[in-house]
Amino acid sequence: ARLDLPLLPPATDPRHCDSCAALLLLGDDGLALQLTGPAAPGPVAVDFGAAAMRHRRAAGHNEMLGRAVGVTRKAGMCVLDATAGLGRDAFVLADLGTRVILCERNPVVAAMLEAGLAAARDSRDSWLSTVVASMQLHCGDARELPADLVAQADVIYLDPMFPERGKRAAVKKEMALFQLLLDDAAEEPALLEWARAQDVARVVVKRPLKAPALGGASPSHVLKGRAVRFDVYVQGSLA
Ligand SMILES: C[S@@+](CC[C@H](N)C(=O)[O-])C[C@H]1O[C@@H](n2cnc3c(N)ncnc32)[C@H](O)[C@@H]1O
Repeated sequence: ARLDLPLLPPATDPRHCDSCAALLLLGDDGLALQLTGPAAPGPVAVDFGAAAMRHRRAAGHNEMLGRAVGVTRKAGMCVLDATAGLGRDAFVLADLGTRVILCERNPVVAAMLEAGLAAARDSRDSWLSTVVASMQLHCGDARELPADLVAQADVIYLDPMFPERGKRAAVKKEMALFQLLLDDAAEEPALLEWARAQDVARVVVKRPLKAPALGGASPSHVLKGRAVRFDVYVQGSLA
């Protein structure tokens, strides 16, 4: 009702449903989004306790994001993740010790994120509940956030790109779903312009490795990984 979506009978089979392109599944373990059709891949949900999140942490894949944002330089820093999506980068930043304000404008994605945060908050895993305690979600366009909230941020983080490139089944599954929900990519340079006009020490943009800089704006420096890079726009000191 909150999302103003039609409610289908609980037994609706996503493979044999032709009245809509995707189903939002409400189950005991939260919300999941699933494409419909005979060859549709499985559902996607926000699960911060998933093995992939733990692996990413254990394998040290989170360090570059932390360095791009400048996490080690200021204790108790606050990051505004203005394109929160499924919240994975925000969770990583919170796990690295920052307070994170998440903003997501797609109401379905925001609802999934809200459900994932609630599940982690209520989980018996004290690591999960502690990390999500420093994450605060707002639904709406980041450019319309109240000024006093934006003023709390030391850094604005942007990851406007969906889908991430990749051949793994999990990535393909998300690609298919997000192509359906995709926002207007033409607005991305305007989002960077907005972020750079805020009083923050830096703006960090996640980009596909070989893509041009967003809106052609040259970053102060770039950190490159295997599939993605972070363009860092330094505007002040984090100290
Ligand atoms: C690539 S996803 C972010 C993925 C995220 N970094 C993660 O780790 O899951 C981009 C998201 O930004 C959202 N978005 C795009 N422009 C926005 C804006 N102006 N304000 C808030 N959210 C926005 C889109 O709806 C989409 O869900």
